[in-house]
Amino acid sequence: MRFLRLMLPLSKVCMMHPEQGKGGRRVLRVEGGVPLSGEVRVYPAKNAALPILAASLLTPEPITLLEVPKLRDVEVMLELLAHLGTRYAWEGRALHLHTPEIKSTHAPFELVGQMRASFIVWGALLARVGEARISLPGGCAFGARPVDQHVKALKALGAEVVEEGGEFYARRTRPLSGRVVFDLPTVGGTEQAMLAVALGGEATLVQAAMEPEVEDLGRFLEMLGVEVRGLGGAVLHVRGAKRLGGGTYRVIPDRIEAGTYLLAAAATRGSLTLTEVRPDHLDALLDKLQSSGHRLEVGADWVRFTATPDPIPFQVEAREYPGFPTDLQPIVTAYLATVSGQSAVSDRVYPDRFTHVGELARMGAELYLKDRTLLIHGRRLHGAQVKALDIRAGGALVVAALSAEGVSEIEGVYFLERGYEHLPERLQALGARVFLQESPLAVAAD
Ligand SMILES: CC(=O)N[C@H]1[C@@H](OP(=O)(O)OP(=O)(O)OC[C@H]2O[C@@H](n3ccc(=O)[nH]c3=O)[C@H](O)[C@@H]2O)O[C@H](CO)[C@@H](O)[C@@H]1O
Ligand SMILES: C=C(OP(=O)(O)O)C(=O)O
Repeated sequence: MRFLRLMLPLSKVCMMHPEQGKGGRRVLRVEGGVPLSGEVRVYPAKNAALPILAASLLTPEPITLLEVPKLRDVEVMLELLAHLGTRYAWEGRALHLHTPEIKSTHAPFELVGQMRASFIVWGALLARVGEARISLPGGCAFGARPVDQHVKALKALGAEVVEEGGEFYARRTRPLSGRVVFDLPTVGGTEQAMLAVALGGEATLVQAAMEPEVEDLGRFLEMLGVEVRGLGGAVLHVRGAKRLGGGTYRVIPDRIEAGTYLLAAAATRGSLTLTEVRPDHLDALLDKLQSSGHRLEVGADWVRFTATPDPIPFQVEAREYPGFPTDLQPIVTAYLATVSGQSAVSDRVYPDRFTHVGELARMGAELYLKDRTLLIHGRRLHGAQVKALDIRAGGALVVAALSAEGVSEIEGVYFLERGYEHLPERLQALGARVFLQESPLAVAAD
């Protein structure tokens, strides 16, 4: 089979972000070829923390979240919560939140347009004050990301929903209740419905998403006083309480961050110990790494990885949990691009999530997209100037650049900062030569 260097249209990019349109640029300079070695403590999950932050709107009582990731997405969510009436304060890595009353029922485009997860405040506001207006969400654009299931759920629960001028308005005249049968498992849609009924409502959610982040939101709601049955399964029963309490909660470790570091160690043929991780949330990836010939030892909250120098290629299809996560699909693609032989990658959740492919090709990756399956012919990559077009495409480019021969410069640092806390420092601690550079002059002078 002939493999082509593939370029994808640049139209598949995330929405406007703060670095666009500015004179300077920041790049991540990666001097590749150093096998990673050392230990990484996995930080709390962005995609669990964000819906839990939205859920904090449900209660007038104080909440403390122990260990919240310090990421751009968290900052944006906090800005949105502050706009809606939340007072918050950091104490180290812990976050104190208090929303005695809702000050605005409007979640505007400027904030909701920056990321997908902010859309969940819609359900929380609707539960707490009976009405809410929200802009259509932004977030990474790697194919269609409709919100029809969110709307379907709120309507099935008895809300009146109107779409007007890029915004949705919803209101209710009684606590929302009912049965929602999702057309497909949706993480955000499931979370939206859970929040919408949390105050005095009740729902049965059929074909609910089973992702660990949904389960974590359920556990947090339980702490507030909501009854949730079926967590981790495809049918959830949620029974709200008339008034919710507060409390202190610890968010689960980030399985996508953990997976990114493991794949970086695999791509550089290094070794790595992950601590404070949930290995059971990583089953699909650990199984693939093992089938690729790498050595894995797994404890209750740690994983020890040692790469084989000569890994075996494999096929992978991203699916809903407990399948292989779509958020690791770009990153496993980067790893497989370094493994001799033929691999194949497809994504059932986001079948067109391939913004990383054209950029990986700049590093010499041989990739061929056929019928929405990416065929990969692995080889040693070389350094190049590349651009991250979404969070995990950024993760993929970092993994590829770490393994490549020579120097890479990765643009789109903003996306990496949305999803990876202290990335350059943490990679440096593993022996990698990774530097954040603030301007083109700094690059030229180097
Ligand atoms: C902040 C956050 O947690 N983001 C994650 C969340 O996104 P998000 O919650 O947006 O993803 P969903 O689980 O909702 O999407 C899954 C699939 O359902 C489709 N869909 C979704 C909603 C809807 O109303 N209609 C519809 O058709 C989507 O296009 C996609 O094909 O789960 C995705 C799938 O694991 C991850 O890639 C994202 O990183
Ligand atoms: C795609 C992601 O985030 P969002 O859903 O906010 O775009 C992600 O975390 O990889």
